[in-house]
Amino acid sequence: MKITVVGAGNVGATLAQRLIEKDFADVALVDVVDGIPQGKTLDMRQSANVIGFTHELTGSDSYEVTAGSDIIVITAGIARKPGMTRDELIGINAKIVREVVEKSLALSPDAIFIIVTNPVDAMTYLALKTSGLPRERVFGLSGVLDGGRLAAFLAEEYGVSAAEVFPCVMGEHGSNMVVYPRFTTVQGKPMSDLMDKAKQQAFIDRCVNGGAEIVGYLKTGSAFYAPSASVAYMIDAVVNDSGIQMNCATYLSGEYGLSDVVIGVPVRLGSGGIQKVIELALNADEKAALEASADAVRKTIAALNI
Ligand SMILES: NC(=O)c1ccc[n+]([C@@H]2O[C@H](COP(=O)([O-])OP(=O)(O)OC[C@H]3O[C@@H](n4cnc5c(N)ncnc54)[C@H](O)[C@@H]3O)[C@@H](O)[C@H]2O)c1
Ligand SMILES: O=C(O)C[C@H](O)C(=O)O
Repeated sequence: MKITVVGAGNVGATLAQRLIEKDFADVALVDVVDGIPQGKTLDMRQSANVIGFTHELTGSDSYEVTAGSDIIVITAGIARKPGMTRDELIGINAKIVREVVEKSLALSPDAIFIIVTNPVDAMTYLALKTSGLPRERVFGLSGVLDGGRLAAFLAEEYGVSAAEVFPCVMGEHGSNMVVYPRFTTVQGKPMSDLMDKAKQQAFIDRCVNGGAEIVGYLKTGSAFYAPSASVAYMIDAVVNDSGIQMNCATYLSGEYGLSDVVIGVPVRLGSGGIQKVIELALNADEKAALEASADAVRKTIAALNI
């Protein structure tokens, strides 16, 4: 098993560290800036004796080291700064994602692609169209991270473990993301039964602004610890064929009445990538919210002119 991470910045390098420490695959880390992937992987390799990993970890500015990868994660691109939306990154990041897909697919024709670069729903759509791969093999990071944030906030509020919260955040990974209180549970109780509408809305607002809250603190970039942990969790499901249900940026072909758009929905992840898109029984208001979110992503996708 071989996993390539393209982009050796905050998310990419932290992800490479998480993956090599799992010791279930060789890892290649690639960046356009010569020296950074080499230096970071050399540094990580020098922890092998104390961490105990045995797989190969390689860093390079050349795609040769990625050949024959089973999974390719794209984190290459720019991150937003305070006051910016993710959509403002599209001009620069679309060029980068297109180039990365073409170069890496040429050397790893059987790979599964996991897209992280923002705006992630449109970038996943772009990667899918550029690669011509089936949707099972091209999906993006969204709901695992957004749900992780909601779980953290609810766990803190109710004094429970975050593992006892099952969050449900779908739609765009952006200001139109949709939090579903009826499908989010804390120790088995739906969030919609635990609190009144005003309190629900406060949690929803904090979740929707979760990325911006971190950007506001960091000033020079965006979140990377929870994002890299979320991608590692997605990869774990694929590598170990766990079939775990999680929300990912996924191309829809009629599910939820939506087609030819990428938004976050629950999927079963396992070997081969997306094994099933899961359709929750949404009520009319919940469905309308998802449709509005998909419409917002369609506008971003239209800017790609593909
Ligand atoms: N989908 C999500 O939930 C999510 C979460 C966190 C970050 N992100 C996004 O992931 C991206 C990366 O975030 P980061 O914090 O790691 O940024 P970063 O600036 O720390 O790292 C980005 C890296 O990409 C590299 N790069 C740029 N162009 C490249 C190219 N053509 N080929 C290879 N490498 C290239 C840069 O040199 C840099 O090292 C951003 O777009 C960010 O918005 C998305
Ligand atoms: O907020 C960002 O721009 C990065 C990422 O999408 C996040 O949600 O942390």
